[in-house]
Amino acid sequence: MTGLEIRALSVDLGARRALQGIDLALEPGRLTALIGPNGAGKTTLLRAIAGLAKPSAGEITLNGASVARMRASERARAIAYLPQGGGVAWPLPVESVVALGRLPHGERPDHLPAQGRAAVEAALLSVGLEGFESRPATALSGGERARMLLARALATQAPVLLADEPVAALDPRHQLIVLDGLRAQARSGATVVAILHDLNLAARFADRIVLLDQGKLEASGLPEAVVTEARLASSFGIRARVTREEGGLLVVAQGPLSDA
Ligand SMILES: Nc1ncnc2c1ncn2[C@@H]1O[C@H](COP(=O)(O)OP(=O)(O)OP(=O)(O)O)[C@@H](O)[C@H]1O
Repeated sequence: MTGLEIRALSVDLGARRALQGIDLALEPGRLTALIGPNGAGKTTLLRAIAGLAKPSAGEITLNGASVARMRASERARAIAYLPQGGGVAWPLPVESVVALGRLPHGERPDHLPAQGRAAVEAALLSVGLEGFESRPATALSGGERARMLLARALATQAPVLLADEPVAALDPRHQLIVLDGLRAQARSGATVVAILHDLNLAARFADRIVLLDQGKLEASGLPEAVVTEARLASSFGIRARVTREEGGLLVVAQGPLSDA
């Protein structure tokens, strides 16, 4: 089996079971959107795939090899992970921060070989940060910083890219640019998983949608099969209209359900 396979995965965080019995196959070439209400376990699932949260049960494999048993250096080349709301503490130039994404390949950010430089340039371009190369990373707006950190993850050119809310801080134009970039990364053969709270963007850009609810896999499949009015009511506790429009589904949230 190529791609990521998650079998009977459970994760405990302290006394809390954050994920329970997740079975999921994530195929290369696809952008998968991970959706679900706050606290559903989305970040925990990405962290478990990245090897940062230890499974209490079950297994995650990449192309048949256990992620837990990979050497850290091997895992860093195979799986790029963009955490939620990351920051930078030093006024490094944007280009140098993005070049840190080449470290898993043993490439020093200040002495990148041609391949590394090309990866950094492509990453900056795909998040719309060309022209920002020499700006200090600490002198960016929140959305620019979020795009820089995504570029760092993209620069690794890992076969798996995990992004935790990559468009949450972005204006509409840059949301579209970044999601186009993630989809392009998938089209080039990567397995891309992004946590998205905007259901319209998820339904429009993702090839597959995975819905988590209270640590369990509630649904997984094509956007129109997963994003339904019934599921928006049962999992998100909202009354919503879902209609099919040119270019994808249109989700209009109408109000919270009082008994959810
Ligand atoms: N360090 C921790 N110790 C104990 N429980 C935790 C810890 N971190 C998260 N949790 C709990 O685990 C559950 C899953 O959290 P997780 O961050 O994976 O949710 P999420 O779906 O990503 O949520 P959000 O949409 O709010 O980012 C939540 O109930 C959360 O309160």
